Amino acid sequence: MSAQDMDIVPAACDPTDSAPKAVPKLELVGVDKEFRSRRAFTHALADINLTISDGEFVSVIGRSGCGKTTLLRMLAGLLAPTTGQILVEGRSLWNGTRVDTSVVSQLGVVFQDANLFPWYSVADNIALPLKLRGDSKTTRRDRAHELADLVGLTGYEKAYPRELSGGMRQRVAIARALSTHPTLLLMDEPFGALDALTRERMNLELQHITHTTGATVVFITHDITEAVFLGDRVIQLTPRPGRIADTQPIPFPRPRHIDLQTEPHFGTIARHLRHALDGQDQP
Ligand SMILES: Nc1ncnc2c1ncn2[C@@H]1O[C@H](COP(=O)(O)OP(=O)(O)OP(=O)(O)O)[C@@H](O)[C@H]1O
Repeated sequence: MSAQDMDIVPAACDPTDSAPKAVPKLELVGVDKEFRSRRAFTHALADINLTISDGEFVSVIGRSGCGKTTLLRMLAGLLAPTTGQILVEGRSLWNGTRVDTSVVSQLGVVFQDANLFPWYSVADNIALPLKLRGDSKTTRRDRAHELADLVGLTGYEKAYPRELSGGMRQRVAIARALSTHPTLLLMDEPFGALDALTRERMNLELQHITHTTGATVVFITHDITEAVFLGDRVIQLTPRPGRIADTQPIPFPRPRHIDLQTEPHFGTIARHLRHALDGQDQP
């Protein structure tokens, strides 16, 4: 049966049915997040249960304010869940409000803003995490060159962020996130500020990078086309408090060419997800 012949898996499908017996790369069990202050209470996320296999690329979509960034910040060790467990290869990321730094060291994080240091060159920005952990100058230089090559920035190692385009700056941010050989890459709207053509190109680059590194990816985006093009699965969150509303497997083989986006089956899946999001408007 070709990918074209396969039906869209209905919203109620259980992604864990076919999960391998090995310890999952990432597991969220009953994760809940509340923000409380004297003036306000916000229930951001409710009962998130999710199992992600090694090497899987999971896109997360949902309405503005549904808790996507909160989810990513919890996975990145920046924000403690109120209740529930986050396990990376079976090891708990959080112990109450304390994060296990040895688990965090397996993670690479990329945000919408590249957050580069303007006074550091491309190579120095890429190698900054290695400098912070005390790696030698030679190790840093070699790794920076290797990663500049991987993200298509060979020849720009000595350039400064002000001399780069937005897409190039995001490539540096991705390279920096990969510098410590993370096995889990967390990305929050990394291409959200880029123009459509650059974004398309970055989608192809990211596919190449994840294929080369074998990293598992959690990718947050507002863009349904991007979510489907990149993902092995698309997770859709409900409006606040964010819960998992729909899990959509994406059946297309890799490597995926950009022309895939114009194929009818791709359009059908993207439309299904868009209608599901639109349906959230209804009372
Ligand atoms: N530190 C915080 N303190 C209090 N409330 C917060 C905090 N961080 C997020 N929130 C609230 O939690 C909810 C979810 O926010 P979050 O930024 O995770 O949503 P999002 O889905 O990423 O939104 P967007 O798509 O617009 O970026 C929002 O109501 C937000 O106001």
